[in-house]
Formats: sequence, structure tokens, C-alpha cells
Amino acid sequence: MAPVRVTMEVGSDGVAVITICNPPVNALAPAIIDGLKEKYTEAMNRSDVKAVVLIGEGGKFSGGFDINVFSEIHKTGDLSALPDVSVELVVNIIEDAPKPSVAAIQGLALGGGLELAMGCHARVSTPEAQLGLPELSLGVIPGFGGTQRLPRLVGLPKALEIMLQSKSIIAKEGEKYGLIDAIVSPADLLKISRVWALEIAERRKPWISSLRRTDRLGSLSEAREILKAARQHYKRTAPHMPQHQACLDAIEDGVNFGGYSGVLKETKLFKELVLSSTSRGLVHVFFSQRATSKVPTVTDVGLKPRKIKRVAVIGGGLMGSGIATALILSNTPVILKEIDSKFLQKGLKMIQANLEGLVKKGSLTQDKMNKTLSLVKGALDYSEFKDVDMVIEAVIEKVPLKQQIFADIEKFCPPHCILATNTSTIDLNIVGEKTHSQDRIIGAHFFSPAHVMPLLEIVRTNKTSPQVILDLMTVGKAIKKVPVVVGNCTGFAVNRTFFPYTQGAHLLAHLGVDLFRIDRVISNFGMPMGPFQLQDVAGYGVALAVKQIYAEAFRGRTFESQLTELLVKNGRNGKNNGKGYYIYEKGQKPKPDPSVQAVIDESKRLANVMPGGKPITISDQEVLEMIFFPVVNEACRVLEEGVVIRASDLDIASVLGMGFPRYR
Ligand SMILES: C[C@H](O)CC(=O)SCCNC(=O)CCNC(=O)[C@H](O)C(C)(C)COP(=O)(O)OP(=O)(O)OC[C@H]1O[C@@H](n2cnc3c(N)ncnc32)[C@H](O)[C@@H]1OP(=O)(O)O
Repeated sequence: MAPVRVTMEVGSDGVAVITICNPPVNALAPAIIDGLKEKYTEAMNRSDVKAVVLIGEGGKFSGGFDINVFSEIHKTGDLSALPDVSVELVVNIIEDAPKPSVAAIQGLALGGGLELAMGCHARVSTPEAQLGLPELSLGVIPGFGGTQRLPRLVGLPKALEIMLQSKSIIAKEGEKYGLIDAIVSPADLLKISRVWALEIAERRKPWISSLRRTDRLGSLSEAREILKAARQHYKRTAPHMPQHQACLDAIEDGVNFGGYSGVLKETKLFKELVLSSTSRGLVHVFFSQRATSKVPTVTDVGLKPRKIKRVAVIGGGLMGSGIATALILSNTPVILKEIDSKFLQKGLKMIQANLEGLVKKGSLTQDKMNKTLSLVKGALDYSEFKDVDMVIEAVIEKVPLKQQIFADIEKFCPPHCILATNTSTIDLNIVGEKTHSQDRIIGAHFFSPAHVMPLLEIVRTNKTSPQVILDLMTVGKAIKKVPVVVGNCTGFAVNRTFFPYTQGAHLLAHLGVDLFRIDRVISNFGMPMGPFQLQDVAGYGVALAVKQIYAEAFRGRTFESQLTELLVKNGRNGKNNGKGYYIYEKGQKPKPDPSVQAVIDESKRLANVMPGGKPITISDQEVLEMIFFPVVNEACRVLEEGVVIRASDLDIASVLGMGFPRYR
């Protein structure tokens, strides 16, 4: 690997090209920061240098400050690991230098990378370069002057959108808003940047310090209105995230007292946030997510993923149609198999509806939708399975049915074909009991809706071959999922870890705690919804189907009640029929249904667990602990049994599969 370094080459034209080299993304590690300071100082001192072009090696400008430094600070609590970049390097050495700089951007300029570029006096970029300040997604704010320079270059509304939503834009859009001065081809990037830098030095092009600009900020009253509205919005939508308000504080300081004051405020807030628990959580998620793609004996043994050209999905229900949608959206042709034409048409309609939903949201064009839809073909038998590379079975959770399907597909599919099941609970050894192809059997556990939820839990047995695991991981990434490889057990990693989540909630309800209060406490903690609403959304069929399976697998740590059966008897089926613990009406938020109390009372009477027949008194904190501590205990078992290879895999699976708040 190329060494971490900054180089400088001075051409006969008098331009010093300063190059950042720290593969794979040219992160601004402390050694790079030192190198930049050194080379810039040299460039300023040399009489043969008239101007500077700043560029990144390997087709990428920079992916920002080195996030490993944050991890280090989280371990030690020592902020001295943070180099002084904002004032010393960006303001004093680059922006206020006696010689101008041009940033030559290719590939990406994110976070500190874009902030360095904004400290330069002009930015030339290739068209598709990705530009953004994603620091808030790491629990901090831009710390090299980004909160001040971005609004001064693109105006307040666009700058807020980019920073507060951690949203990147491509250079072409950047040019429209004034962030980029010129778009050029990769071949011309360096040449044009050099000429541009010289023209600034010769005052034939403007020499602009973005920190001193005010023309894009609008009037003071307008700016304050925009900031006030943003504050209110994020108070509501990100109540646990200090970084959004801090970002607005830094911007507001600059609006009120000037860019340099804003830079100082930003530095102060940035340092406070680096130490916050939010940043600890979010940085942990950043590295944990990347660690999931490293699976010992699978990704480190020199295997190459095979090409998966065609996939068959068995079952066109909610899961099967979602999986098929995800596959065709990534240009993989799919055969959707159902048992009769009525079910097949229903499945195909669901796929179409999934795509129409994306068109409505603006993330798919009508034309692309038609092309995508043409990639799915219906089938009522296995005749088309002779040339598929992977089958994903997604039928109801019935053991004999699944066993039969696997015995059939083993006969009809080519011998290399991967045989995957989307079961969420059933042991894979049982699913594949009637086949001879144990090495090709694997779990592809998607989360509903499968074309939206980002997690793909890949379940391997002792016999699944590393090649098959690698192939499914590669397909998972191609369809934009985060694949997490786990071992085989009842419920696998996510459902197994979270089964006590529902159990704890049910136990509390039977001890007399109001279930709507439980849901409130859990959603205030940051889960997308409480356990009772989740049960409504998943439908009671799932709860009833897994009840017995869990009771047998996890004897002694399940709480059994008749509540779900009683709800069904009472004509309730959750969101499916609009009536569960909550009432669901089209276009309205779910409303607690007071009449469900009678059903709960009946279940409480049957369970008879309230001490002395009276409801317990319990604080909100205790409610949280009663629900999450058993989850943590189960997570420890999952880890101890080797179901996951590292604790952080379970963290990622919980965040992406259950919506566990990533900042926690
Ligand atoms: C003071 C400043 O304001 C503070 C900051 O700048 S904070 C940093 C802001 N920048 C970011 O948040 C960008 C983070 N990086 C990314 O979003 C993505 O990595 C990317 C879009 C740059 C590239 O994505 P992709 O090509 O899919 O590669 P990806 O697997 O994510 O990353 C490749 C490797 O680079 C590492 N990496 C990426 N950005 C990094 C960074 N800023 N610091 C350290 N390592 C980084 C990843 O950890 C990964 O390492 P690994 O191979 O050992 O797992």
C-alpha cells in the first residue's frame, strides 16, 4: 500500500501541486495534516511558486478527517489528539496565504476534505464528484470551518440541507449553487486547475476568501427566520441529537458576528461534541458497519464471488415480492414462482406497487420503472429453474412445505445453484433435511419491507460453503443491503436477541402497566415504535407462529399468556384489519384503542401474575430496563454461542433490522 504522505511538485509554470496520499479515501490523518502544513509553508517560502493546486491521489480528493482519531479520543477522552486545522491550516496557511490555491476535486470531497477545498480560492471539479459535509451523521459538526464557508458559498437553505441531513450532492449540482467554480473532464482537471490558480495569482480571476463573503447569506432577518425554523424542525425530529442544534448555533454565531467568530465557535462546539455519547455511538456504527464485510474463512481466503445472473424467488407474498423488487431494482432478472395464477398475479401486482411507490417518491423514473418491471417473469412450475444461479424461498413458515420445496429445487436447479431460504426462525438443518446439498443451503433473511429495509441477515450452517456465503454477501451488497453473516439457531441473531423485547413488554402489561405507556417509553428512548405497535404492524399471525417455537427453544425464559389469541378472538388482527392495540385509519396516525383494555384485563386475569392482584408501580427507567436488559442478556448468549463473530455485528443488525437507535 502507498505510504501516507503529502507530496509537492513545482512545475515550470510556477504552480506547486500538493497531493494528499492516504488510500483508500485520502482521509486527513494527523500525518496528512502535518504534511499539508509543511508543504504549504514550503510553497509560500519558495520564490519559484506563484500559486498552489491541491489534489488527492488515486482519483479521490478526500473522504474527510480521519475518523479513527475520533475512536481514539472515545477510548482515551484526550482531545489533544485533534490537530489545529481550522484556524492554523485552513484560515492562516491556506485562505489568508499570500499565494492563491485551487482545489482540483475528483471522486469525492467529504467532511474535512470539502472544508479544505472551501478554504481554497476556487474549486474545479469533475462532473460526478460527490460533495458533502456528513459530520452530523458521526455525532459531530463540521470542524474545519464548514459551518461558515458552506452557507457563504451556496446560501443558507442549501447549506442547511447538506449539513443537517448529511446529504451529499454531485459536483454538477455544486456548480449550480456556487460551491464549484468549473466542471471539467478528469483528463483536464489538473491542467485547468493550474491555469486557474495562475490566473488568480495574476488577478485575472477573482481571489475569493469564502469566509469573508456575505453576499449569499441574505438579510439578517431572513437568515434568523431560516435558522429558527430549522431549530424547531430538528427539536421535533432529532430530540436526542445535540449536533443539529450545535450546528445551528455555530452558523448563527457566524451570521451575527462574522465568519471568523463563527469558526471559533464551531471549534469549541466540535470539541464538546467529539466527547458526546452520540458521537461514540455513531462512530461505533460507522466502523461496525464496515467490519461486517470481513468474515474470517470467507473473505480472507482468496475466493472470488461468482456472477449471479438470474435468481428465482419462490412465494409472491409480502416478503417474496419485496425480495424480488430489491433484486430487479439492481438489474438482476428474477423468476417469481407461485402455486397458482391467482397468487402469482397478486405477487406481480405487489412488485409493481412497490415500484410505483418509488416513482411517487421521486426515486425512480417511470421509464426506469417499466424497464425494471420487465426483469421479472412469473412461473407456476420449476421448468425455468434449470438456469438460475440462486433460489430464494419465501413461503409461509411451515416445515414440511419448506422441506418439500428444497427437495424439489435440488432436482430442478443446476448443481452450482445457491439454495437460500428467507425463514426468520426455522433451523436451516431442518429446512434442508431432505436434500443432499447441505453445502449450498443458506439463510437469506430479509426484513420487511424487503425492498426498503437495509439489513440482510445471512445465516450459515456448519456445512454451508464459504463460496456460497461470499456469493450471497456480494448479491446483498449489489442490492444495497448490509449483509451480516450469522450462525444457525432458532430466530438467528436478530429475532433471537429481540424475542425478550416483546416478552418483557407482555410481562409488564400483565403486571398491570399500561401498554400505551410502555410504547411511549420505548419510542421516547428512540425505537421507531413501541413493542405493542410493532406487533400490530407485523400482524398477529407472526406472533402466534413463533410462540411455540420460542417456548420450546428457550425454555425457562419465555413469558406465556393468552393475549394474542384473545385479541384474534376479539376480531383484531393489528394493522392488517385496522384494529389492534391501536386503531388504524387511512391517512391518520394510529390511535390507542381504549376498548382493547377489556381484552388485556381478561388476559391478566388468566395469567394472574400481579402481586396480590394489584398493578405494580414502576418508573419509566425501570420499564426500559425490564424490556432491554433481557435483550442484552440474550445478546450475550448469542455472542457466547458464536452465532455472531463479533459483538459489533449484532449492534449493526439491531440498528438496521430493528431500528435500534444508532446514536445509543
Ligand atoms: C473536522 C471534520 O469536519 C470532521 C470530519 O471530516 S469527519 C469525516 C467526514 N467524512 C465522512 O463522514 C465520510 C466517511 N466515509 C464514507 O462515507 C465512505 O467511506 C466513503 C463515501 C468515503 C467511501 O465509501 P466506500 O467506497 O463504500 O468505501 P468504505 O468501505 O466506506 O470505506 C473504505 C475504507 O475507508 C475507510 N474510511 C472511509 N472514510 C474514512 C475516514 N474519513 N476516516 C478514516 N477511514 C475512513 C473505511 O473505514 C474503510 O476502511 P476498511 O476498508 O478498513 O473497512
